[in-house]
Amino acid sequence: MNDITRDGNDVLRKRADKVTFPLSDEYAKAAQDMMEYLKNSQDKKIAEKYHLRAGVGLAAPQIGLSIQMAAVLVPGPDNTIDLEETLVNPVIVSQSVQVAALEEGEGCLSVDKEVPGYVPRHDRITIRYQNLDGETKQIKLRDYPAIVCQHEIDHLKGTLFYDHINKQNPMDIDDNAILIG
Ligand SMILES: O=CN(O)C[C@@H](CC1CCCC1)C(=O)N1NCCC[C@H]1C(=O)Nc1ccccn1
Ligand code: NI
Repeated sequence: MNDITRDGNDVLRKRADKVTFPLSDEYAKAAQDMMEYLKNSQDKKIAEKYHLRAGVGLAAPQIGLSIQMAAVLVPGPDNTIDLEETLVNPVIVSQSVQVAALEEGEGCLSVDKEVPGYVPRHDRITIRYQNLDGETKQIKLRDYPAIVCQHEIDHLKGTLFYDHINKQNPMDIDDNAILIG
């Protein structure tokens, strides 16, 4: 799983294809591999041993598969897990006017360079998706988990985080934006 596609590879700029069910063995394995990557990358010992960059999300285009599937593994406080899910064909069905951004800006496992600046996103979103069993789910997210899922859903549309950064003034953001630390 060390072969994460890097910015410049066309697959990161394509709109990924919808996934049909039942999942092919290939896609089911890809989903498993992506979640396993996230778990390993968040395990200090394993991450160090295999030189993995810790990640909280991974979208299929980042492993070269242009399909609408992303794994998210968002840690909460005290080694809890805020969100662990594989999002298939995710759609944001509603979103807050309220803007939020990570105080530290964003990075991406597919973008090796630092790109400073606020990435304005919606603070609260409702997403509808199918899980690995093909069941349709609808969940409401806010703050960090919402930011992570927006970052992943962007990947499925060929958007990268820095596309959202204000070119003239990267630190420019809505006055009442919520900055998430
Ligand atoms: O598309 C998916 N990606 O590109 C992996 C990204 C996804 C996040 C970036 C901003 C929102 C979602 C990712 O996880 N990172 N970005 C680059 C290096 C750091 C790493 C990260 O934030 N790690 C992390 C954070 C908290 C706890 C543990 N690890
Ligand atoms: Ni990314």
